[in-house]
Amino acid sequence: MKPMPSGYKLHDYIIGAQIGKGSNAAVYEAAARFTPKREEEEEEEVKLREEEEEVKEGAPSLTCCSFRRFPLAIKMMWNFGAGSSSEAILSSMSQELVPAGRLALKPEGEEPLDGHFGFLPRRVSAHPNVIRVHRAFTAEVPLLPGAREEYPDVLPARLNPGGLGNNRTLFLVMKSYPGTLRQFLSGNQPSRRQRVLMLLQLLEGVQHLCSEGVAHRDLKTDNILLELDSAGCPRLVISDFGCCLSQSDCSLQLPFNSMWVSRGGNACLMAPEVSSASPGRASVIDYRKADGWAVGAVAYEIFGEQNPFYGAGGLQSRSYEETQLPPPPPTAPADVQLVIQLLLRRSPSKRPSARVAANMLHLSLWGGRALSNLRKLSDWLLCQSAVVLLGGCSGPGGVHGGGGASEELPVQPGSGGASHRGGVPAVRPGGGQRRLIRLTFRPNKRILPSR
Ligand SMILES: Nc1ncnc2c1ncn2[C@@H]1O[C@H](COP(=O)(O)OP(=O)(O)OP(=O)(O)O)[C@@H](O)[C@H]1O
Repeated sequence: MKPMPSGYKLHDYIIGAQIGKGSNAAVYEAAARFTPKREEEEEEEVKLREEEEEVKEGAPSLTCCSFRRFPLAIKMMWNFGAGSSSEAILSSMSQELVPAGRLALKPEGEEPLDGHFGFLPRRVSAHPNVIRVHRAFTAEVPLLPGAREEYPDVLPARLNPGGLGNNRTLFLVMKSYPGTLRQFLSGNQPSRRQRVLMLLQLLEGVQHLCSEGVAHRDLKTDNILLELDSAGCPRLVISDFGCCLSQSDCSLQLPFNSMWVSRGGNACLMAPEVSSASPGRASVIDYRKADGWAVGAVAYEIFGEQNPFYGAGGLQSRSYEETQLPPPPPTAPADVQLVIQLLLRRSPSKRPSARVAANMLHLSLWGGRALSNLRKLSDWLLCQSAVVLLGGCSGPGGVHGGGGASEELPVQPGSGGASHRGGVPAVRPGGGQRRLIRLTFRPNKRILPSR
């Protein structure tokens, strides 16, 4: 019999060291207490101890032991004003649940456990470049490592008499990633191709959100998590949905009728149509291309340059002229430079959507030779279309065989990441974790799926 999903209580987890902190939450490494025992556990333990020794001697690598021992991350929100009832917490923090999976909240109809929510916010489906929240629940704020030293003011009076926090808060359980994009870029020199792939994955993530009526509104290198795949290629996920806009009508048009309406997070990376909007009775902010603009700015960082919108002398998104932009990063291929310039167009009508920008990068990466010949190009496009069509025709999981992203907790190290589901895979076909049916390409003949 299939075991009942679990992990809806704080007690279900072993919590380790703090791995991150923002202005709204602290994030800790975690492991599920209900992790099934594995036969090779002994061997694994020995290996982990060896790796720990290595880590003590140098900086931890992006695949180091901690991520195996603690495959999960728990984000504990700081709760100041929301009150302590689950409903109140949810209504003030519901955006954090936008990337929550189907089983993230306690299933309806069962006896309510600690932190059951009656109301579910609109959520996005799984995508390889978007974080997945596997469990979400409310619980009493515990005293976690470093709490009194690092965030005493947000603790409840029960734990710190001078603290201003509420007694209960929201906890989100995710897969643990070895680091953020910012950390990765500061300590590594990825190849040119890897940089293009990172940009492409970001655009794929943004396109997915946009197609499901969500604007992230706080894209920055701290909110992009990263791991390396088995071939050493970076895989990115967009995380931290605390500032996102998620509308039931998917229009991404926000009535901006008061200065109290939030425009989103990081002001430096707000698209011009957002930062320059003035509140008024008929004022509406269109977010459909806003995240794409932020990706254009972050692209400078991905290619090793200073973000033109950061720092004392940085450009202001509300007022810059396109001619003031620094030249696109010289290390980027010419067609990628063009994509970056187009993404930073002031006018959304002249800016490509994330879909179009991503397609331009796909063509640049994998259609290079085909582009020199129109006939070859149409064959290549046909081949790509067939991949997508087969993906759509063969039921859940499509050509990847085996359903969409797992909604189970990734209790085993390395498991539980989002998988491809529909659309064009974010990384090169065949480069992902799942096996794809390869298409044998025969120019001007037929396209035969083969194993
Ligand atoms: N799943 C995860 N795996 C590993 N580290 C994580 C994970 N989620 C978050 N972190 C780390 O914790 C930090 C803070 O997380 P997050 O950005 O979600 O918090 P926040 O308080 O909402 O941030 P902000 O200040 O942007 O509002 C991240 O920058 C990252 O370093």
